[in-house]
Amino acid sequence: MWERSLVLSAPGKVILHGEHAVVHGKVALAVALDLRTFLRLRPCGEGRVCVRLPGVGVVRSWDTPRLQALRRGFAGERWEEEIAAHLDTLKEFAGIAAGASAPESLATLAFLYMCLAISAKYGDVPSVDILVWSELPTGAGLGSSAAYAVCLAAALLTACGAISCPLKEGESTARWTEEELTLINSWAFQGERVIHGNPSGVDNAVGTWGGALRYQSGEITPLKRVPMLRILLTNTKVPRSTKVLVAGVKEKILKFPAIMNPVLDSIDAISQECQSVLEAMPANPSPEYYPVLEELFDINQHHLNVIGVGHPSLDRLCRVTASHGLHSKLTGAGGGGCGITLLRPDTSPLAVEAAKQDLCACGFECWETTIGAPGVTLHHSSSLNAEVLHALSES
Ligand SMILES: Nc1ncnc2c1ncn2[C@@H]1O[C@H](COP(=O)(O)OP(=O)(O)O)[C@@H](O)[C@H]1O
Ligand SMILES: C[C@@](O)(CCOP(=O)(O)O)CC(=O)O
Ligand SMILES: [Mg+2]
Repeated sequence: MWERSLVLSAPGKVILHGEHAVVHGKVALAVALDLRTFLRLRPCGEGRVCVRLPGVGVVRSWDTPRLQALRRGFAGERWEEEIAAHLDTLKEFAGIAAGASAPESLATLAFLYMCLAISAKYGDVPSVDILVWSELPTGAGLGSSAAYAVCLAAALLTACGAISCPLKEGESTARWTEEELTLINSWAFQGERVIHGNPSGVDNAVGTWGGALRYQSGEITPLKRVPMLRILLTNTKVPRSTKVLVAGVKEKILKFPAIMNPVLDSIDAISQECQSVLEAMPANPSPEYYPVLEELFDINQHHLNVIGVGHPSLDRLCRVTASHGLHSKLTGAGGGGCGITLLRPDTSPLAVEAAKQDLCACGFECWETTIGAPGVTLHHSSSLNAEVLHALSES
């Protein structure tokens, strides 16, 4: 019987460069965002697993004996290889239509898949009640799917005893060991596979480790030195699905390999150039470093349009910020969602305010953000702000 209550969280992310190209083995640079997804786990009446996902309107619960029977129906331990077949069975079990791709369907499937696959490997997940609440907009390019998957992986692995619960009496926050983080990351990747189809793994890596990192084909390298970057984040509020956009890029590459592959190579070179510039910058950089970073944003934004993940709302975002002398690009999967605008250390508060006003007049939402937040973290309730406490105390 699970007796403790615990709260944990994982950050969203911003991809500076390399979105989509990273799915095809190129380099991406990504940083953790100061917006997080929170998960509360607490004991539940004997024999049930309950899950509440207010962000996507899901309230479900299942008898643990039914979940165990379902798990036993899946032969062997080849969960990773058999994901497509298992998902069909899980859809039937949860009453989700075959082709469903609505947020609530994907979130429920990711939960069931991770819960059963983790139980199959490490022992039953006990009777628990799980509530997930997020500060991140869903489906906007800020890695809400990965933050969700990282939180689920950490909570389920802790509940079934595969990893420790490192929060000690008197501590306000705690993190897991490197080895445990590696396990959390690998299971979060499986959750991302359910939601994205073919994820690169960069988002779950940032959600797990936090900070700023370079990611290529599963290799995660923390950036040596990252200056204080000021970034304006703008949400166009145009909905889109990462799964659909990633599939569209693949189709384009297959259709026009000789045209698209050089574009991906160029995006790779942009990420590498940006990494060199960032690592050469002092902690509080002077404005002279910025023209190169700005130009890299502009070039990459054009490339992302070429590979088919732009959107008129994102073009508008870039035009509006350009009229204030600022440079922007989409971030994440594109097709709507969010864009990032680089602010120089000497960009005046008045100029930022004027740009924000024009962006809001387009119906967009924007805010200045700090980057490099910590990765997946366990919390004592004393470390949570009033809004999070309120959201987690609901129902
Ligand atoms: N707070 C949340 N609770 C439950 N599911 C979530 C939550 N946030 C994201 N998701 C899942 O992630 C999906 C969005 O992922 P995606 O299209 O990759 O966009 P992004 O990761 O950029 O936000 C949603 O459809 C939903 O299934
Ligand atoms: C487009 C991609 O590079 C990032 C997707 O990020 P998001 O789901 O839009 O936050 C896909 C991936 O790396 O798995
Ligand atoms: Mg995502």
